[in-house]
Amino acid sequence: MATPSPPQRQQEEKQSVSLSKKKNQKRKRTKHDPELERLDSLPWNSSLPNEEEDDTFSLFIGSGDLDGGFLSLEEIDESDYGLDVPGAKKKISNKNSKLKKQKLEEVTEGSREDAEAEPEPEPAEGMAEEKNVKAKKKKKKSKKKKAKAVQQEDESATVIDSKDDEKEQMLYEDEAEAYAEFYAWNELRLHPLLMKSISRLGFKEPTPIQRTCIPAAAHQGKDVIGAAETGSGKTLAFGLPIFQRLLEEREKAANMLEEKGEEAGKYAPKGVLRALIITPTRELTLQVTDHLKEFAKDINVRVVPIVGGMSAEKQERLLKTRPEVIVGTPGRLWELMSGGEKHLVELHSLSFFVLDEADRMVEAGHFRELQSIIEMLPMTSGTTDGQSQNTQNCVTVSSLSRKKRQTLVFSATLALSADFRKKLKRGSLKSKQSTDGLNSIEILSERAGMKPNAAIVDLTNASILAKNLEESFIECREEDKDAYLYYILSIHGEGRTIVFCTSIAALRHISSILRILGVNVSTLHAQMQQRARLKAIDRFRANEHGILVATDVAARGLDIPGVRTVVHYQLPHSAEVYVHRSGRTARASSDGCSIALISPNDSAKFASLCKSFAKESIKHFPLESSYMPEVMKRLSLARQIDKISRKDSQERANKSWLERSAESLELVVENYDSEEERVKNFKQKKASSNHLKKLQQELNGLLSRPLRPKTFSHRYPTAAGVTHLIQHQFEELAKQNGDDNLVLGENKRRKMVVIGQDCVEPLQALRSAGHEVVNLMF
Ligand SMILES: Nc1ncnc2c1ncn2[C@@H]1O[C@H](COP(=O)(O)OP(=O)(O)OP(=O)(O)O)[C@@H](O)[C@H]1O
Repeated sequence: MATPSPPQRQQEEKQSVSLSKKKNQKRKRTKHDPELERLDSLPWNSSLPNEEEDDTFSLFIGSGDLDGGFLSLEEIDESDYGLDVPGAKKKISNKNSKLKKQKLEEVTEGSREDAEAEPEPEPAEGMAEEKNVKAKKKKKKSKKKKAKAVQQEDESATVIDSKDDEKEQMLYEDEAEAYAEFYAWNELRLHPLLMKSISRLGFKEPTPIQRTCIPAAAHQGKDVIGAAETGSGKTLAFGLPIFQRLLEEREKAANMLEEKGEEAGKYAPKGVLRALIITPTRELTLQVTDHLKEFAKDINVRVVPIVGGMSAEKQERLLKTRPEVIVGTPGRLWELMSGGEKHLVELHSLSFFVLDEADRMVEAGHFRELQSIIEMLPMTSGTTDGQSQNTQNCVTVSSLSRKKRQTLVFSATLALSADFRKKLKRGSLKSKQSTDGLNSIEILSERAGMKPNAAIVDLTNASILAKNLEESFIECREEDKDAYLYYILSIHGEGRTIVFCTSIAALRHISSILRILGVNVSTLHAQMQQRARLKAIDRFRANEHGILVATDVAARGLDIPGVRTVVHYQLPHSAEVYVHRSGRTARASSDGCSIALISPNDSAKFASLCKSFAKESIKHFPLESSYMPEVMKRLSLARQIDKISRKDSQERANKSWLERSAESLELVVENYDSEEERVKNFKQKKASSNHLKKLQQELNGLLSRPLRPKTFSHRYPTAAGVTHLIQHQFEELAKQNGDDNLVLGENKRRKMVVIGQDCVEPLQALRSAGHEVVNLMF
């Protein structure tokens, strides 16, 4: 290789210095590239649980070096989502000005580079001098030109900058103002897309159970047992951590693909089941699905319900979409899983196993199926070998992916033994065969792989009942319950009301009586077809003063806004069910009231119920007895009509049964009645039909008039015969209007709010006239 001559070497050295300078400058610039800085910061943050257990979480499927961490929110640029989240604009603005600054630096550096550039080879002396002068002039000129350009660009950049900054500042302020309302969510560090849904739904702040459970489940990767009153937002307490994790994984996958060209599916597997949520009833499954879909639609996550009563084709169609999140009831889920349904047995990527309304789940009828489902889950590191018995259909899993599953168990009522954590650690619950009440929540949790470091969040208060719920009762004879129910619904029929019965027979009886009395009710019980059940709920939901007569199938989780009153027509079998029934009202931040109809047979049970909720007193629901004669009259007619109609329909049913049976046996049913008997039957029927018509006419006559005490003047309610409730209302109204005459009923044209004419909802009546009963002694 030829050795370069000294001037040549000098030139090469200079060139190499210049090149390395350029490289350095370039490196320097890239080092400050915010995008690269963001990528550089990708290694996992240390916000992970650092518990003594060696089963630290591995949150993403794939290589161990990446397991065990979360992307922190700071690494997510909201602008990537076209989101306007406070703080995001500032970031963008900084990013823009950085880029501008960099551009300017490049220009300045370019001129500096030019200045330092290699001198041209030296020409002959005379000419050289002339050329030198010319070159110097040219250089000076170009320097000046460049400096001017820089200055101009500088100036225009500053103008643009200041204009942009002003604009951005204004935008930012607007947005900050718009989002200021949702400030309380900031501490939960939720993904911007989730914040978008939260703001769309108008949820100003997280509920206490959300505030406590979301950090544990979403940021610390912990298992959670959560208990809080009915209507306290438990669905999102487990739903948001699921979505948060799926979004973080996507971020991670996108970044790794960009950074290392690694396969995205490794970090955010697609088309596999990531969260399995189990609820006790079909309605609840559909409701939870709908609630979660409100969030899922913004982040392109598929949430699908799996419930009994759904057609096989629809089920298949839904599962074919390979949803990431499935919400289902134990019965149908187990049916499909045991049948080897592909999407449901590929559980190796399952990241969340959720039991909603866990206390109900452990009741008879669900426990065995649920246990079978749990046994099918891949083990987590918290469980020991040999436990999984039903895994023959389950895809083999790596120990890494086993570790990552989180178990979330939620309930409105919860009683864990004091040493539950210890039991989990020892694994001593595994061998227990128990279906007895609440303690089997512990057994299920343990079997589902709950880890000993689980966060246990029990926000139930001593009485467990929702804090905005006002409870009351009416003492009456068993046979008068219908009358009092009718009284409540017709005198106070404001807002939605759910009437709970323990038996389907009672439900049928009261719904029939109420319909005869012209009260439009929907019914819901377990023997109804799925379609009819959903229709009933839809009808109830659609009517702001709707009445739903239901058995305890509707006691749990049903979340229908505007339920103002719950009536316990019959008392439930357990205190838990009472809590859940009453919890259909006074949900989220609303209030509501419950009214229990207590017959002498119910009194001991009711007293012990109150005792178990640590209730020192409970209110008598205020009644205006002057309404009762009219109520009783109507009810008596309705009962007679009901009796005749039932007899008729029973006869028709029997007859058609006889005909059907004969038909199936290819027999001809002959009528052996004598002519005399046939005439007698005919006459009886005719008389019964006439009687029915008469009763109906009489009832219609009564129903066409407003239900009010006789002492009331139809047009002008006066102090005569006015209840203290109405009297109180008059006084309040008069105070508001500053018109004392109103109290005396002299100002006759003014609109008045009068019970029985303009309905007063039960809660209002209870607050203004209900009186406390201390030490319940029936
Ligand atoms: N942070 C929030 N702010 C306001 N409303 C909320 C919030 N979170 C949830 N909600 C609303 O509160 C209602 C009750 O929520 P959810 O059904 O999750 O309660 P729950 O605790 O599961 O009740 P239950 O124990 O009866 O099933 C829902 O309508 C839901 O949309």
